[in-house]
Amino acid sequence: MNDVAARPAQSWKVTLPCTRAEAEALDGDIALFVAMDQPPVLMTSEAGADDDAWRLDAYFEGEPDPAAVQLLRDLIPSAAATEPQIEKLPDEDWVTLSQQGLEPVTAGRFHVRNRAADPEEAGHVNFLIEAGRAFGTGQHETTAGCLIMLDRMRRIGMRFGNVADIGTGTGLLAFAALHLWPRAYATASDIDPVAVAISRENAMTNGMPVGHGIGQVALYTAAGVDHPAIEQRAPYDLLIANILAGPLIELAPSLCALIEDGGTLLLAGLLREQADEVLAAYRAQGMRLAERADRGDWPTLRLRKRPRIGWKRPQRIDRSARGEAPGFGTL
Ligand SMILES: C[S@@+](CC[C@H](N)C(=O)[O-])C[C@H]1O[C@@H](n2cnc3c(N)ncnc32)[C@H](O)[C@@H]1O
Repeated sequence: MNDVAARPAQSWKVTLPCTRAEAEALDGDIALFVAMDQPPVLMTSEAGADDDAWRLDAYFEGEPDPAAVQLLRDLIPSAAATEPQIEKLPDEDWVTLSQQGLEPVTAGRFHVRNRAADPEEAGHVNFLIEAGRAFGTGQHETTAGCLIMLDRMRRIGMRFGNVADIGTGTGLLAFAALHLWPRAYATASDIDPVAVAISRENAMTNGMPVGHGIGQVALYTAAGVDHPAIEQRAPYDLLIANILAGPLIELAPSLCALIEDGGTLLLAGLLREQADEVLAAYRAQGMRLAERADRGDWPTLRLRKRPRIGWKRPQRIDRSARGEAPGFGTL
């Protein structure tokens, strides 16, 4: 997936041609690099008119280890015979890159700017998400699609008290949900520890309290929902997951298990042609499609968990009033 706003701070770049399918699969492969001392930041982008003309740029801090370059090559079978292009980047490139092409985005009631120098937009909820090494600065259709859907859900009167954002990237969607439902608990997680660190910084920049209580966002590093605190904080009445079709299908049983009966699931990161397959995986878990909105090639899906017969909407428990709020594990 292409995140035009990412600004890696690394000084070496390894470039390989790839296909669109390989580019999309790469997002889920980031875990392969997490064990490295200095994992690269992977960015993919379209490189031509042909649907299969894509490009992978991997940014390394310091000269890349040959084993890491080989790992990249193994991930891109279509470029098996191509020598990767390896170049050292002057630091000033990043300064330039960080200051160009990052136009503020308005999505629903939200206005997201990536440079502090840009003005806020009156009448909107303003966020400052500086371009960094995490996905989710607002420009991508999936992020904007989720922001618009969240806004719509609030406008039609939906209410939530316990929200999870799995694959949070910069944290933006969790922050937006807390703005819309300020009395909610919010849990945000990402498989990438760098993204979690960046979402913590973004929370501070945007005045979003980090913590375990009402109106606060608790941040965790986790693959999917594989973290004891994420399970303890369930069931969620709203779960958001903007990841990619492959991981979304794989995660369907574990994500749906943490959604309360009658609860809502917002999915993005899938392409139009992947929607049927993703929906089938979630229908098999008792979810039904309530709304779909496409932005370009990228659908946003709102699903609802079928309530059991005789189900009644639960009374919300105010855990903080019971003195339990800080008990959800470490931040
Ligand atoms: C497309 S970005 C979405 C970021 C942000 N939520 C947004 O809407 O802009 C997908 C995020 O999911 C994370 N991710 C990928 N696979 C994951 C997994 N299995 N579990 C948790 N996070 C994952 C990536 O690190 C990335 O930050």
